[in-house]
Amino acid sequence: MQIILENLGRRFNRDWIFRNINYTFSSPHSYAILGINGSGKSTLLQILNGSLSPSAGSVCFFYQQKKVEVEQVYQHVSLAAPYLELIEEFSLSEMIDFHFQFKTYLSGLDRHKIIELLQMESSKNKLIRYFSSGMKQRVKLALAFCADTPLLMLDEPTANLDTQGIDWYLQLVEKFAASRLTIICSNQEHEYSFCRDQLNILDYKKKSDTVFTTIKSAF
Ligand SMILES: Nc1ncnc2c1ncn2[C@@H]1O[C@H](COP(=O)(O)OP(=O)(O)OP(=O)(O)O)[C@@H](O)[C@H]1O
Repeated sequence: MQIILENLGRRFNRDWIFRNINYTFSSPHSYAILGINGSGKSTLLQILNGSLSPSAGSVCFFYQQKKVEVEQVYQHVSLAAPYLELIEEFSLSEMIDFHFQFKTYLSGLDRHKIIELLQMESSKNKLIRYFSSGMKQRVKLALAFCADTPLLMLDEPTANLDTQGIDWYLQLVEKFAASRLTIICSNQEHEYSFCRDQLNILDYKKKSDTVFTTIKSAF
């Protein structure tokens, strides 16, 4: 999987969140999108998964050397993010079954193995509504990591996880992220320290303003 950004920019109303991003994301590497709260990490991630369009420039997707139309990108993506909700009325088993009606299990996995991976045998019939926030986060991560997609996207992956949960997350990375394109939005080093490349949103703020100021000051 490859995602190519050319002069990419996004604004909301008159505020540019970032602009002039030229960058290529390629399988099977891991990338971190960094920046302080409110800097635009999630906005960029939404453009990278095809759910938000750019205000300037372009984003192109390629899978197995073929161009993927933006409307089809969702089929190739697994996403775990704070703004993606689980279905509270489902039990854990029902939630897994539902998710894998739309995605394929990674080879060798099934519902039973995922419950085992989650160490939640005793909660498999409990409604998601009654899960703690850390348990819900683990479920979101397991669903994303265990689906057979070439693109794995994680926004604040260790939100609500304790130290043990963070170690568990890092084990998932080792086991299931190695062969795909992984993109992580974060401002916590333990979440992304293994990433090969880092893109800092702050490097793409007001670039054109700087150019404009430089041109203006030259006259
Ligand atoms: N639909 C929208 N309409 C207007 N402004 C928006 C919209 N979505 C996001 N923003 C603004 O864009 C900026 C970037 O938001 P974004 O959620 O991408 O930041 P973030 O880096 O992911 O933040 P955090 O680390 O807190 O999750 C913020 O100022 C936010 O208010």
